[in-house]
Amino acid sequence: MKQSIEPKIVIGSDEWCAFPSLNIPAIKARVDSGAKTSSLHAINIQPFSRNGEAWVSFEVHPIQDNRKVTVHCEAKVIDQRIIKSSSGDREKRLVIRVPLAMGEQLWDVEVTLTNRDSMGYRMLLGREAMHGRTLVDPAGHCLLGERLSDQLATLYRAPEIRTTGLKIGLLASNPNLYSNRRIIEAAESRGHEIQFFNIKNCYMKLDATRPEIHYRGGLVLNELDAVIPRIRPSMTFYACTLLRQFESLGIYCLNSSTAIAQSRDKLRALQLLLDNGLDIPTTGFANSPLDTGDLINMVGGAPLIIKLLEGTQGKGVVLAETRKAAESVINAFKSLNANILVQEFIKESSGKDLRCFVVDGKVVASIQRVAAPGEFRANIHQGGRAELIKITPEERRIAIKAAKAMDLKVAGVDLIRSNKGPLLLEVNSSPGLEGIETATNEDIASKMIIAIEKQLAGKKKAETSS
Ligand SMILES: Nc1ncnc2c1ncn2[C@@H]1O[C@H](COP(=O)(O)OP(=O)(O)OP(=O)(O)O)[C@@H](O)[C@H]1O
Ligand SMILES: [Mg+2]
Ligand SMILES: [Mg+2]
Repeated sequence: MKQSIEPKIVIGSDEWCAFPSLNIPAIKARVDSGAKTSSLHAINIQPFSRNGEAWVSFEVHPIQDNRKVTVHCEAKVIDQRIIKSSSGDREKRLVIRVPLAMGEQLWDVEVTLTNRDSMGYRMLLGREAMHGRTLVDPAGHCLLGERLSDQLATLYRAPEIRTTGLKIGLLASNPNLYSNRRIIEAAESRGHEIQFFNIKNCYMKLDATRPEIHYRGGLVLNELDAVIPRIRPSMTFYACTLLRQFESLGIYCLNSSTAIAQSRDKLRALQLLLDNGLDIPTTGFANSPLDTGDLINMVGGAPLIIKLLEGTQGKGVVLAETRKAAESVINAFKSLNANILVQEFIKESSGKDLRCFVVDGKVVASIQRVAAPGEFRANIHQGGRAELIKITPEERRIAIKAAKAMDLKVAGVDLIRSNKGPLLLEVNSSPGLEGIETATNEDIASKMIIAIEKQLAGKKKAETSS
């Protein structure tokens, strides 16, 4: 049998090792020559596809008895195996192949991912991975060296977050809007330089070697660290092109062009939400007025809601109380070539909806909006008022999942409470701050800036370690 040219290292019954490609600088392994395969105790194991290949993302708590330190990992999946654990249970596990560092040596090993967190050791080193590399002295412990708790603390110190000195651009249309004023104030108070740029006055050079973004008057915007897009619906198309240009220059956009484009397309957004297992009121969409009758049946008949796809602030949302009214409204909109969708009317919501403000995967504030008397639309612009509300854990989970489904870092998620449980109405990519900050007293603007700081700190760390 082919032997490694390196001398074999003598290891004890447990040893410190590291997985450099997974950003795990230290993890204590139980050495178990009775086990064939090695395993890593991982949580949130999520398979995904990257460039047509099977990958997996997972989290590891690398330190025993410590759930605070979490490392996010990604690796290519090389196999799936049925593994019989020491308790005799059979479990299907994903297998990855990654470099393992022990002592002075580094070699590739196959590791299965499992979430048996009850185990004391976060890793099991099996004989396949040890083959030709190690000799085991069962009486020994950490023969390659101990890791003291302060060493571990240094290795796993939270990435240093840059809190000052970023150059941020606010891409919007009106610097005097409450939301924009608050974002500028929050960025400045956290020590950043922020400048307002009117989207209309930005223009760009598409060029393979020297792409550029200019501002009217000749200022070049290539040097920004991040931009915050706040886009009114009429500017969506131009603004998304502009954001793509920022993205290709490597400038971080708090809400990407793709995320904004897909959330602005109401039907696409609803389809994406459904694809991600989220519930919406039953919705119909048709091209021809000839199908109006059946379209109405599809959503359960009158009363029903008709929405203009381009509407916002509740302006294009109509309640048709009878079938006749629904037919006339649908056909009238159609004759004007307006794009509409029809939707089951959730009567039991009684003119109320929930707005959950999500930043970086967390609901940072939520309010209930209550429609004015005699009105079914809860929009503030339609006379609705904001009330404080405690959302349920399920609603919180749905709001976070919806923002994630749309890939939005910042999202205003609108939910409605129905007899079937919470339903999603829409996910807004430039949600307003005024109503919700005033009602809840939360500093949402600062949370948006912190999301940028975290993102750029993470990126900086990745750059220095690669
Ligand atoms: N299917 C429905 N059943 C009952 N009420 C509804 C339904 N759809 C919408 N509404 C009410 O109408 C309001 C406006 O609808 P929606 O949020 O879809 O439109 P919008 O014009 O995009 O508003 P926004 O300004 O939030 O973007 C909702 O906040 C809700 O109160
Ligand atoms: Mg909307
Ligand atoms: Mg809405």
